[in-house]
Amino acid sequence: MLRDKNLVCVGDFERYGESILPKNALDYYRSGAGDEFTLALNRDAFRRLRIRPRIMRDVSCRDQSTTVLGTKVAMPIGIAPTAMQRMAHPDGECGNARAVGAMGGVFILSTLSTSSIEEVGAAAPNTVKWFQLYIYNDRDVTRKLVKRAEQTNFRALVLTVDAPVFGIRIADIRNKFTLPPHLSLANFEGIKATGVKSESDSGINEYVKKLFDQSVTWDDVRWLKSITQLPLILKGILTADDAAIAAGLGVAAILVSNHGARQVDFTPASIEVLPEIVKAVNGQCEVYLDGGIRQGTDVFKALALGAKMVFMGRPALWGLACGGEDGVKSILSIIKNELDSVMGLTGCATLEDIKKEMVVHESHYSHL
Ligand SMILES: Cc1cc2nc3c(=O)[nH]c(=O)nc-3n(C[C@H](O)[C@H](O)[C@H](O)COP(=O)(O)O)c2cc1C
Ligand SMILES: CCCCCCC(=O)C(=O)O
Repeated sequence: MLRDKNLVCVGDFERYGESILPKNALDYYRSGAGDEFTLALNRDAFRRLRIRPRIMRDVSCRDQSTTVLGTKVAMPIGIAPTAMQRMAHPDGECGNARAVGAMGGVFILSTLSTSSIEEVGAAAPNTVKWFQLYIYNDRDVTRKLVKRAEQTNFRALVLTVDAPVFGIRIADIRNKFTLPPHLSLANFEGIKATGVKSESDSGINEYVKKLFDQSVTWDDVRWLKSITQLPLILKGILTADDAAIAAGLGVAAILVSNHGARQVDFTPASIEVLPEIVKAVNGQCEVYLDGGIRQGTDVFKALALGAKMVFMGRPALWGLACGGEDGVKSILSIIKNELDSVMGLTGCATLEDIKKEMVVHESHYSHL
């Protein structure tokens, strides 16, 4: 039972999850690229931000609800797409989607899931679901995924734009990462190879090299927009220049992300680039953030700096590992409760009350 384990913060789930997951899965979930400098920075950058509370405001009724792409959600927190979730627990993507639906957030399903679009659609019909896409060499593969997501009531597409090739994740290479044989990439039954097997390198890199299109450009964003009516979100933008191009192409939203520090080591933390991106898009589209969100104060900081919504990747995997669907629900209610606490203690009854000037970099106080 989860309750017996006394897991009361995301860090507790992470430590317990790490103690029980098999090495191949744990290393895959945990790792960042290269030296993992950016992996640590994704957390450190949040620690360098200070919160300036306001006092004596009526906070007796607090509300975390907001809208994303015109849909009302109960909290500004969602689950980022992570591949192969059934390595963590048999509930996998279906349990994860149900958990976030029960908490009133958004679930993003990875293309490389171990439960199919249709299985997740049936398991979590009431959850607000978005579908994450990679662009395959064979555009028909991508087109068919889009049509299946449309038919299964997914409400938006999230195109991952930071992965024409994959980052070097040292542990996966050492482990020769392989998807356990009882699992498969469920969206590809009967279409493409569904296993992820290592011949010599990490099985992930071998899969990606073989099947993903390395020649993708902004034309592919135009192409995607031409084949679907679903709103398009670009995930993985880290510069104002690219954000301006994306906004100019009419995307619905940008998800500021360094892919959980798994692609290029020494990129900035996503929270560090958020302000320049918010400024560059100047209200033309919504802006979200993922990377290093582990507590309610992180959510507060990201919202203050202009994100409309935040997403978590690894914490949901730790939640799954520790207790399946219930574990993810626990993680989400912990973060939601922490956000409620910081809102109450900073004079913010609603998300609109969380203002930019309430969060400053530590250097603001360096004259002391
Ligand atoms: C194990 C794992 C698998 C991931 N798989 C995908 C994926 O399939 N598609 C994608 O766009 N991003 C993927 N990501 C990146 C996440 O969507 C997200 O950007 C990142 O996990 C956020 O950082 P966090 O883990 O610190 O919350 C993955 C991340 C992890 C840790
Ligand atoms: C099946 C091989 C590719 C999985 C890649 C998922 C991903 O984006 C990641 O960061 O890992």
